[in-house]
Amino acid sequence: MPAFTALTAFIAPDKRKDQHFLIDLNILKKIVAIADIHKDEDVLEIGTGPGNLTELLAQKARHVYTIEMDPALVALLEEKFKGSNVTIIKGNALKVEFPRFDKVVANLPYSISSDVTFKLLKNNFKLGILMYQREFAQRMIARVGEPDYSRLSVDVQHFADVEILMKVPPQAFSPPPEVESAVVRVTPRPAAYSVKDRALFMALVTAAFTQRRKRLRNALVNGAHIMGIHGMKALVSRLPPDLMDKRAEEVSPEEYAALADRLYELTAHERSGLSK
Ligand SMILES: C[S@@+](CC[C@H](N)C(=O)[O-])C[C@H]1O[C@@H](n2cnc3c(N)ncnc32)[C@H](O)[C@@H]1O
Repeated sequence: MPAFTALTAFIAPDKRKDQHFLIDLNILKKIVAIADIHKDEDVLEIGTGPGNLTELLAQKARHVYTIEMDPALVALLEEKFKGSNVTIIKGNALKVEFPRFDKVVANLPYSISSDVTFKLLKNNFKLGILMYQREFAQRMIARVGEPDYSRLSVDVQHFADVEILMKVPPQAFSPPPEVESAVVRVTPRPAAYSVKDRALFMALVTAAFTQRRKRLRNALVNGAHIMGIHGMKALVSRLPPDLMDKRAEEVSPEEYAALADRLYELTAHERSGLSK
């Protein structure tokens, strides 16, 4: 019997805390194998739970840093991993400072999927093997024109290559979640297209998808506050009309990047009082 089942037996998972523990040993092993961890690599885990995944990661990695918010779990984990190559970081993954890490491997708390992914992507790391709710994973990987193409697709794909590696059924967890899950490989890389102002680019994408059924011309005027731009009505007439006729889901990441750069130039001129 694997050691982790012993600890799982002590713990009553609390669904309100996103506690769905992965108990299928085959899937746990597959996740660790895919992560291809070497002895000179440090691994970050988010949401330790009973330490089932942690234990397998620790066998491969130089060091495992694992973040857990539930104090009752932390007390058990500190005992379990005493004197090992595992450091338990107590706290909310959205608030604590991440240590330096080479790879991140986690069965994420789904309620923080989006925020924690963007927090991760601000770090410099080689690879992420991350479990998400299946629908969320599909939005991460969707391409322009596909039904799941969304703000998340554009933003995540700006920072990384993303790929669904396997679907995971609810029965692999205890207690089973109501949703299917999927393991995603996240490989950070420089963006395929450059942007002059990343914050403006992301705000533009948010504004567009906030009103995804509207043509961009209207979505951008209505969402001008998201970008912090005044006089948007006049500005949209100076943006490419073919793009302004499209809806958010029809615009590719490269086109958003070009639009954001154009807006940056137009607003920079206005700010400095120069006219074109
Ligand atoms: C889906 S469980 C995964 C547990 C374990 N790694 C596994 O694979 O079975 C998510 C874990 O994250 C913890 N958690 C939830 N929200 C968190 C947060 N904001 N920061 C850190 N841990 C969190 C929960 O207490 C739970 O133990």
